[in-house]
Amino acid sequence: MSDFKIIDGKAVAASVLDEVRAETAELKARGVTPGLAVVLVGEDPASKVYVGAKDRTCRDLGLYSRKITLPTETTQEELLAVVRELNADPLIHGILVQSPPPKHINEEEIIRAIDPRKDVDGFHPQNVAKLALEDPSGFVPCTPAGSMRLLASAGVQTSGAEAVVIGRSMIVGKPMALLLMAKGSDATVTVAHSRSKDLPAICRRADIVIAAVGRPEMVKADWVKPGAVVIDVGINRVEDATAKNGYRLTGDVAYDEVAPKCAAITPVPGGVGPMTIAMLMKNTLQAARQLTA
Ligand SMILES: NC(=O)C1=CN([C@@H]2O[C@H](COP(=O)(O)OP(=O)(O)OC[C@H]3O[C@@H](n4cnc5c(N)ncnc54)[C@H](OP(=O)(O)O)[C@@H]3O)[C@@H](O)[C@H]2O)C=CC1
Ligand SMILES: Nc1nc(=O)c2c([nH]1)NC[C@@H]1CN(c3ccc(C(=O)N[C@@H](CCC(=O)O)C(=O)O)cc3)C=[N+]21
Repeated sequence: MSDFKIIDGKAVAASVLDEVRAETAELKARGVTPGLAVVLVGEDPASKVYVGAKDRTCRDLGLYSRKITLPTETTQEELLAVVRELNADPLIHGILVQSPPPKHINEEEIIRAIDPRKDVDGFHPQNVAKLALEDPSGFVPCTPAGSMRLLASAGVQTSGAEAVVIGRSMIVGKPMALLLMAKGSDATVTVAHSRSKDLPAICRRADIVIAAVGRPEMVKADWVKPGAVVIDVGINRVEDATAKNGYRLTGDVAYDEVAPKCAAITPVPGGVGPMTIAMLMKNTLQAARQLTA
């Protein structure tokens, strides 16, 4: 089997952004410009790339964007004060504090301080609860939401499918599992993690594999059932002296050997990454709509 389909995340993200553009125009006609604030604490180079991309995409679509860059030594109290200001700011409908913050910051407390109605990451406990309860008024975390959209775009049947999610983080793995098992998606979901026994065997059962681990090229060809669909969430920077920045991006899946066995697979880059940003824009519009209804 080597007639696999490459799921083009850039193209699907572009069509999501077309929807956002149209919805933004409608909101603006009602006098509402959706506004997103992205807060970055510290100097992490990868975070700078993502935050820059979010800011650019907002501007491109006609959203109001405020990028707030704070020094590494910013205190917990100072960051809380910034969040509270954004909570109270009527121009801002969505707030995102880039993860991970510097080590001295208590991220959980910061997330809880964000007004849940503006929590476009979907990390606040109130939104986590709404996801578990399948209450659509909550915000669904962008990466899993984007991954579901990629499955739909590729015509993948989730109902009754065996799905294996590798990773149980609050950002990706756990919400991904909730989305796949939700009514309407109806997959049978297994969640694997670092304590799972015989991961290759667990993985081989899967009709749908979601890899969200953070280990470059961990998922090998003999882990994957022929004809499975593979969503590679991993974004890993690996050293590569021949690459222009001295590194290249790779996923959690050994793409070259796995792809020929698959029915469909997402590449890295150009797969889930662009969808994360597109779904963030969607969530910002949802916030603007709900706050101004
Ligand atoms: N495309 C995008 O937009 C995004 C991509 N990412 C990428 O996705 C990946 C995962 O991110 P994130 O969920 O935040 O990472 P975390 O480090 O928070 O979670 C990783 C998960 O993988 C599990 N794990 C680690 N090692 C193994 C192993 N050897 N076998 C099985 N499971 C293992 C961990 O298990 P345990 O719980 O036991 O520790 C944990 O549940 C990263 O590469 C990240 O860069 C993340 C966010 C967005
Ligand atoms: N509060 C918070 N919310 C997040 O949503 C969040 C976060 N913190 N911290 C980090 C992760 C990671 N993340 C990505 C976004 C876009 C790409 C993306 O666009 N990737 C491109 C490549 C970009 C590049 O060249 O580096 C691609 O895969 O094609 C990747 C990863 C959002 N995250």
